[in-house]
Amino acid sequence: MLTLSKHIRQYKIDAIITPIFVIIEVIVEVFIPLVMAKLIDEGISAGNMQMVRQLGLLLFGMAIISASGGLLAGRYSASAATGLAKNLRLAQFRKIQSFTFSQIDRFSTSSLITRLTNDVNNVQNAFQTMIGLAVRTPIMITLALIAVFSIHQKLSLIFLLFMPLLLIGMTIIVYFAHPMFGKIMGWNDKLNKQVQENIKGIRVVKSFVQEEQEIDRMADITAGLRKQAVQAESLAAFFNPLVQFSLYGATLMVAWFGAKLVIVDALSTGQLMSFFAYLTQILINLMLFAFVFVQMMFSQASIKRIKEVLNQEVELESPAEAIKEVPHGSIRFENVSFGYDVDDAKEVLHDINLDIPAGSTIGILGETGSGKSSLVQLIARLYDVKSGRVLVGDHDVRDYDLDALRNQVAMVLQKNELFSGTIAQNLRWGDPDADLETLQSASNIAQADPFIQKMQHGYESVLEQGATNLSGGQRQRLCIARALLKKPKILILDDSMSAVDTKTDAQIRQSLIAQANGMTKIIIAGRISSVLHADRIIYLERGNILDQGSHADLLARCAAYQELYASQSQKEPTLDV
Ligand SMILES: Nc1ncnc2c1ncn2[C@@H]1O[C@H](COP(=O)(O)OP(=O)(O)OP(=O)(O)O)[C@@H](O)[C@H]1O
Repeated sequence: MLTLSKHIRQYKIDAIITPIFVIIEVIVEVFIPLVMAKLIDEGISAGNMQMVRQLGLLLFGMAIISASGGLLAGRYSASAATGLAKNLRLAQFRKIQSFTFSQIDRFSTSSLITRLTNDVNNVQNAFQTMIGLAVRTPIMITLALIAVFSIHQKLSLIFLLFMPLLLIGMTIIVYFAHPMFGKIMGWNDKLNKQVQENIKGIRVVKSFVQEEQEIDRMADITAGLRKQAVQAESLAAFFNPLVQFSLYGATLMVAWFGAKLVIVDALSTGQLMSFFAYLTQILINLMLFAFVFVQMMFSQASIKRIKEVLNQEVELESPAEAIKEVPHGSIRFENVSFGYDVDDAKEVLHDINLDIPAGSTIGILGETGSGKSSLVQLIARLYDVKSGRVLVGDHDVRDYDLDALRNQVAMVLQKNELFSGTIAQNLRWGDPDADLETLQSASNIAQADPFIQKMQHGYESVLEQGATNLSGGQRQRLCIARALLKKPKILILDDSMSAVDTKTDAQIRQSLIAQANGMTKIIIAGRISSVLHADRIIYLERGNILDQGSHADLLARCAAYQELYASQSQKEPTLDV
């Protein structure tokens, strides 16, 4: 909890005030049985109505103070705990925004979602308990013990018999149950992953008739989670019988010895009654203490998982004296090698050397898995090279302010993501200040304007989550328009036209050439027709540049290119544009 202290700072007044109200509530509550004993012995038994009235009024006042303390403690503890939860969620979310793709992959999306939701909920509940119940129970138990000792020392020794028994039992349970709660969190991750994957990919699940298999997988995960939870809860369930055995044992003994003391007048009836009242208070508070223990165990596992996110080193950062302006769109790769796992020797790109002048159009071809996407992601510094360097506008990408670099290197990724909202809102990710005319002009280049105009509300049409109400090709065209709105110096289209027909593909390329002068364009494609008129085509093979040159050059000398051309010419006899 100490490590989370900075996230509670904003709500420290609430967090400090809560225990104060708890202490007021407890102190008053502890005195109530003593006043009751006095009322019975000196008021009721002695027939002193004046005393009954006075002490009755006092008891009423005490009850009001105690209840108000409880009420205010509840209000402020809720405010502090929900405040902590809010800050923890925000801090994790902010941290995740700085994650590299590798870090996201390492955690997995579903695990990150669990850490922002379930784990924060656990910590919120535990914190509320910690500043409320965890303060209340030990104070209550201690004060009640002092009270019973002040009434009758020997009789109170009964409590001291049972307390060590309880403490030892609790320690053993916590020792064994603690790792189990960590495992439950792991199962929660699996559960979230299954739900997330299945619901996101429900169309694929249905089209491949995988419903039953998915249900089976879900059943296995829920059964696994249940088994682990039952194991942990079964252990934690020993708490209550342990507490009850100790306290009921103590009650019996107090009744037995207390009755004898009353008979020989060593203890008054009122005192014995207050003894029982304290016994109940101790019983309830010990049980609550057990609950505090279980909740703390749960939160320990969650705190560890939240800390894993918050303590992640920022792997990609802007340097101290960062360059804020990308002067032009030239790109140079100098002896670049790259692999996704920094600790692994396995490389995806090997010793790449490449010189791309500003304003040129470059096509990249190569078999699937040859490293095309990996190559272009280094330009926007989505990953860092393993060795060598990548220069944009004649500066190492590591010398740039990350935002400045990424604002000038617009990437339309293979996996296009659009967000729920209107088409205009989505397009304005590229330029928040763009007016309708600007949106239309970018959409015209991307060949998106015609289909947008046909939609009932045009640019104000609402996209469902994941833009499922658009076709794959329409989504791709919107993503291209969005990237163009950034007016970048470098535009990278990573297989971004795979879902548009060859005619539209050609139209987009034509309008890009006509309107986007000065912008360096890199087009990764599967179809030769998409890169046919590029200034240069780069052919990648297993992380190496196999060859590069114009279409005519490659057709004349590169066997792999010839083969690809031959296979595609059969399917696409007319390669227009
Ligand atoms: N996030 C990742 N983590 C680990 N390995 C990856 C990751 N992305 C890609 N790879 C691996 O890197 C290699 C190159 O992948 P890359 O996506 O760059 O190829 P590509 O030529 O763009 O393929 P495709 O044409 O299928 O998109 C592949 O072996 C792939 O398995």
